[in-house]
Amino acid sequence: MVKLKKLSEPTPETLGPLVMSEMTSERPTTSLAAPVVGTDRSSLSADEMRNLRQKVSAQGVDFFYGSNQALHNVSLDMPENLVTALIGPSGCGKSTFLRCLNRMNDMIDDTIVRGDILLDGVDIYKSRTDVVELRKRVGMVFQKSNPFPKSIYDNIAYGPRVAGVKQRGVLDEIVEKCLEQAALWDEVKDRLNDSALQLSGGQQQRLCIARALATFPDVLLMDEPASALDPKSTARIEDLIFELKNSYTIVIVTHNMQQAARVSDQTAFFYEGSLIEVGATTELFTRPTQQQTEEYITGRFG
Ligand SMILES: Nc1ncnc2c1ncn2[C@@H]1O[C@H](COP(=O)(O)OP(=O)(O)OP(=O)(O)O)[C@@H](O)[C@H]1O
Repeated sequence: MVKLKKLSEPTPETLGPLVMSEMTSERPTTSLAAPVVGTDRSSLSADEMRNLRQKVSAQGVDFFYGSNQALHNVSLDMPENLVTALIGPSGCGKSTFLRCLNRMNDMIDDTIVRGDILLDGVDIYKSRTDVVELRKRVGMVFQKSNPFPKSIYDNIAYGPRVAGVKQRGVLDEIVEKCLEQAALWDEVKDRLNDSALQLSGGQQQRLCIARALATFPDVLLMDEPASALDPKSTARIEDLIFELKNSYTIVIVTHNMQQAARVSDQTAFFYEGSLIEVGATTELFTRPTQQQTEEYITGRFG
């Protein structure tokens, strides 16, 4: 069983004055057991992060829905085995950018992407890219959990089966490992043949994370994975992200700045389709360099 770390309550000192303003405001918080910002590695400075291996690197990315340009010249490196949070007001292009990272936007008609997105140094928009393979390596978890109307077991086994795994023993092992990694095994191990739709919302979301893990991705993209969940389930997902980054590179879109502060190592602030500022999460939330970032994280707009 994957052991979840016991995390201590944040203090104004650990979260910094800007996040503190949110902590003390009327806005609801979403987590019961809020982890302190960062881990050993997330105390890295932006300079130190730049020296890490960059798992994904976006370089000069423009994106158009028809004639509407949703991303303007976005360049962002996402270091391996760290969590990058994308924040910014509604409509600023966070989800569009996230979906560029595994070419999910290809499914939308009349779109154009320009620039380079490198995964392990290879441009994923090169014509020879196998998009199905790419999406196995760069898995995605959506805002609303979307389990298949199948058993818990079959949800997890689906990807491996499509990839040709047939032996029951191997599938059993994958199902157990992925459910353990998603911190769900103990809750479902005696009911693997029950429908996934019988699980609670929070359990369904962890099932979807487990399903994404079953294709052995390197990168996990999460689009507001906890926004539809109650505070307790949100806390579990946040704990899980904290654990998963030991093995995966994670990019998460969130509207919740406390959540970004709790789970991420690096934060990127988007505004009107442009990347305004990126930095180590602790630095960006305490010492933003751009006025728009400061205004956003102090709640003056958005
Ligand atoms: N499928 C689509 N077709 C056309 N335009 C789209 C589509 N999806 C997003 N857009 C537009 O692209 C821009 C960026 O949207 P996007 O969803 O990426 O922003 P966001 O920051 O993720 O917003 P939110 O926080 O509200 O989810 C918006 O102007 C939006 O209307």
